[in-house]
Amino acid sequence: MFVGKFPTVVISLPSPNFLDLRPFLDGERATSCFFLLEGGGATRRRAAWRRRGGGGGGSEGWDCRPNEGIAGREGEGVAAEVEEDGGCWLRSKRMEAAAEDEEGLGYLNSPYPILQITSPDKMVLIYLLLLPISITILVVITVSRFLTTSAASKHRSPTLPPGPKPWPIIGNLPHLGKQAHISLQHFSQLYGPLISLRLGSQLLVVASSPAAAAEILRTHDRLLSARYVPTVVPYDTVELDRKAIVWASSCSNDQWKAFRAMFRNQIFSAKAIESQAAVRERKVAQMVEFLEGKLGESVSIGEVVFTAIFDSLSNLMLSRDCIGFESSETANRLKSLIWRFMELGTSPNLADFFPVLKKLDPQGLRREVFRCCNELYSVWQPYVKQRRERRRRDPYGAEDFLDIFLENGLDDDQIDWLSLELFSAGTDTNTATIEWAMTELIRNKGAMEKLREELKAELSPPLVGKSQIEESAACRLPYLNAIVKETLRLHPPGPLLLPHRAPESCEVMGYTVPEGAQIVVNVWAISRDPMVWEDDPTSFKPERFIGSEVDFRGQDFELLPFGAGRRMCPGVPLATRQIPLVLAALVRNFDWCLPDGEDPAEMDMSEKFGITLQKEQPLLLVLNRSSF
Ligand code: HEM
Repeated sequence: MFVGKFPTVVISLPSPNFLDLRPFLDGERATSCFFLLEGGGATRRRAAWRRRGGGGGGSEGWDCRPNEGIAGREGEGVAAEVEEDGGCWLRSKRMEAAAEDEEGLGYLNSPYPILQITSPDKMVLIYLLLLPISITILVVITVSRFLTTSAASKHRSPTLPPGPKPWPIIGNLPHLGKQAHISLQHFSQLYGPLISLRLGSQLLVVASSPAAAAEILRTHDRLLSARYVPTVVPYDTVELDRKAIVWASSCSNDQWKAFRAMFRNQIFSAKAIESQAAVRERKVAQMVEFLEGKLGESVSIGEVVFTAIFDSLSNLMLSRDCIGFESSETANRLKSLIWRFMELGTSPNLADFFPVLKKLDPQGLRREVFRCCNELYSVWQPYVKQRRERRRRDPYGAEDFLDIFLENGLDDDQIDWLSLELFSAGTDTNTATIEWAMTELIRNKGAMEKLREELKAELSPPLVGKSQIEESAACRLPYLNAIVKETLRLHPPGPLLLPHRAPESCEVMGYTVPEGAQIVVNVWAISRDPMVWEDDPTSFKPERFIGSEVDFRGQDFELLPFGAGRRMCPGVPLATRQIPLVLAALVRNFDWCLPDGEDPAEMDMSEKFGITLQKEQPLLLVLNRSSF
């Protein structure tokens, strides 16, 4: 719908009448918005807000023009106020006496059921996104209109989980914003623990409470653990079901089951994990040695840790380093390829929202991923070839993952893709967790001190250039483990897990989840829900896990950084060894502080939403020799 020259989003106002505008206003381009209140006859523009401080200086926030506040019928005095963070209270004078909040304002139950919000700048964003393929869109629009008519009529079905009203054609795409996990949290606060949105012609179902997560990942696990495969993955499902574990489209295929068994029994069995410890300890010792040469300098924690984690994995897989701490042209090329690969995997792709565009690959993302894959395969293909020949001449037991792959009869194609999946699943996740943990420790001096005390009391003193920390000792330390849990609670690397799919229609919490729907669990929202975590859920408090039974191994649905059920992360045994080891080495061997006397309380904690939730501003820290 258009009002004047601006397109309008129409939102049904639920009760209670606190409407969070952040999903609509958080785009940097949104500079103003208008409200219209419909009721008692005519629709009238009533309120305007402008972003403060846009362009130069000034504090960010939203200014309400009071005289234009929403007023219903003359004399009724319905008003609205937008808070700094985009929350909006509707106030009805009629109701003021009935409900008072802490600030003395009562805002419940506006008599007007429909609120319309316009955000013209958001539309500019959408048009910009659509511009490069506008011609294609025009051609396909008729087709997609036809296709979405049926999706839209399905959406109106009363049995679908509730959710914000979709726009024609593009559905709820503009509602997601850059931080989908946060927008979805707001919608779940408005519509309930199981919601649905339409992204183009695709239906997305989101679970946002422990009960809803348990329904998806436990009660309906057999059916709903099928994988929704994004278009950017450059193989069709038949091929993926032959060579993928992460992106295998279904759990009922024998190859996926064989891969899971190989992980459980050979790659990450308790015995295998124990026998791999020396490889990881050696890599961490090299990291400490590298950092010794940087005393007094500022280093990017994420970059150093990424190298340590990647090369630990490449040693476990191929018995060799792939990157190395000292930069070289090959290492830099490899790093940038991996980062590009991850970036492409998370770029919004129109072909996901309008599958009719799949073959066209309008943004060229799938083609670029394919090129990236081939370049990455070429890094390990020579080693695979050599190893095959060596094993043919002289069969021997398994010394690394590659030997296990070959023992299990995997062909070159399977090894290529599986290795790529392992590198991408196991590197970014562990790295992001350690970077967030260090960020929280810098901000929370008390927690850092407690950890240092624990390390001092429980581990032998450090030697220069030697990590000297035993993995088995580090992963038994209670406070260090509480820090890891608390970090994964507040900053789960997979905020929405990986997307699941309904291979057939099924009923969840009394609603219909139709065949083909994409299903995600908003573990980020669950981890911060005050109904679930009563003690100050957004604060970093590792103590909440001391003496607590709550764990992240898929039994406690309030803490699900690794998921649960059939698709639960098989890398848990590795992650729960490696993260404490690296953290212990960083904290015990060095004193850390922010560069240029920056105040930790002022640190930018923004997140960058993607398959893994990264810190938007990389953590830079200055290191000094440890004072203990
Ligand atoms: C902090 C570290 C990690 C976190 C938070 C994490 C989290 C996750 C999540 C949320 C999923 C998807 C679950 C679902 O679909 O419901 C997943 C899947 C997976 N992860 Fe991890 N992961 C981590 C480390 C690792 C490591 C170290 C590896 C191996 C090297 C690994 C290998 C995998 C694989 C292969 C899958 C796909 C499983 C399947 O689809 O059957 N992960 N992980």
